Amino acid sequence: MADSTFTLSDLEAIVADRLRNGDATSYTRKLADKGLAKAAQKLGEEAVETVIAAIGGDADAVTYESADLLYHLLVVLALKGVPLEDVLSELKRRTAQSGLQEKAARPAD
Ligand SMILES: N=c1c2ncn([C@@H]3O[C@H](COP(=O)(O)OP(=O)(O)OP(=O)(O)O)[C@@H](O)[C@H]3O)c2ncn1[C@@H]1O[C@H](COP(=O)(O)O)[C@@H](O)[C@H]1O
Repeated sequence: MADSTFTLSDLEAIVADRLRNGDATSYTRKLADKGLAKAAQKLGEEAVETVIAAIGGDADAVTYESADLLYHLLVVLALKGVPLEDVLSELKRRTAQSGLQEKAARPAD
């Protein structure tokens, strides 16, 4: 049964604390010390592992890889100085329209 009292915002706060106060026992601190590019690379690896789990794995594998993915996304957001709240606000803004309407309104590449 999921712990509905634990949110991504709680994990964001833990990550922020480790970035400020983490010592050699902290994976977050060690990853941050390797730089943003390394953290972003790890995020990409976790995304690929989630895709592989989605295609060939069971629900437990998807759950496990998704947890790795979300944690690494929060680390990258923190290193970029982007609050999770900004991402949630963008998602909330998009609820006013369908995904296809949102896609049509995007600026051209
Ligand atoms: N949710 C996570 C979390 N998910 C995944 N990971 C770590 O992410 C790493 C991913 O595994 P990989 O095998 O791909 O990477 P690796 O071989 O360890 O690392 P590289 O050598 O490839 O850089 C593992 O070391 C995991 O432990 C996490 N590390 C930390 N957290 C959370 O962050 C909190 C703070 O952690 P610390 O910073 O370690 O105190 C923890 O209490 C957790 O809540």
